Amino acid sequence: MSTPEPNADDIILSLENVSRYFGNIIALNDITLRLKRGEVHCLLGDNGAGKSTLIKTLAGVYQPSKGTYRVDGKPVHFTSPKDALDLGIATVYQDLALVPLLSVARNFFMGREPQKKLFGLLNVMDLETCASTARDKLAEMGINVRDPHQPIGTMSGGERQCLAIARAIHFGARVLILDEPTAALGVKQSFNVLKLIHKARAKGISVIFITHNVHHAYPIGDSFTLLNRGRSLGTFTKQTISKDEVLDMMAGGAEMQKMIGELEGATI
Ligand SMILES: Nc1ncnc2c1ncn2[C@@H]1O[C@H](COP(=O)(O)OP(=O)(O)OP(=O)(O)O)[C@@H](O)[C@H]1O
Repeated sequence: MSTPEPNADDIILSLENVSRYFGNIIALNDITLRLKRGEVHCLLGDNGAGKSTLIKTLAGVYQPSKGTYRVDGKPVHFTSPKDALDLGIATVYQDLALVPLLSVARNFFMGREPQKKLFGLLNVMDLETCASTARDKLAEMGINVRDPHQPIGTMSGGERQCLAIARAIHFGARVLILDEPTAALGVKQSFNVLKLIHKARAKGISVIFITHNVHHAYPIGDSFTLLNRGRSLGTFTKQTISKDEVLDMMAGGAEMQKMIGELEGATI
């Protein structure tokens, strides 16, 4: 049922037999993951499966204890998230790295605001360019902001998630790693985030979408890697696995059936 080997040139980023240890704890055990150019690759796993460790390894926060991390076919040894960003690998974490009291426009640029000269002498932030660029770039991604000067705290959770993704794309992401982007959202807002992922893929951006929600992953995903207790249960393309099979693997399949059987037989 596992997917055939993809062509090496089609792979933008890969982990080959990567393990990550924390003392005696094996957070990742011999993981192989290959992200194809322009695909949405869903990484699914329950609590403690190793998703955060994997994201942080891809993002340059952690180094693999074993194995090889490759970008564009070449081995990389990131020592910080900046190294990953320099190669266009951007991670949007659940906290989104937004400042609630700053405006939508300032949050969009966040330290990279364009400058202008005041009285031909002093360098100051060009807030009007910030506002118009933020409004235009967000509109391109289907997010309409009434007033880019409004504090970001006035936006909904889904809008803020979309802003963080649009910002990463504007600043040159080739690979977007999205850490549970729909976890805290309702149905409509999750749908908007999924639409944005679809738009990112249409722009040629490769996406790793981390989630434990198969219902969100399956409609948007091209391929799926399932993590369980630090191990990969395999990578499957949409053509090779059904949504029910993914759900079954996530739920632990036989393991879950055994627990249900025990519960049904228990006297409480
Ligand atoms: N810095 C660390 N030091 C020690 N153990 C760690 C560290 N980070 C993660 N672990 C352990 O590695 C395993 C995988 O954790 P990880 O946070 O990557 O899983 P996860 O899939 O993101 O879980 P969750 O969905 O609950 O956040 C867990 O057993 C965890 O306790």
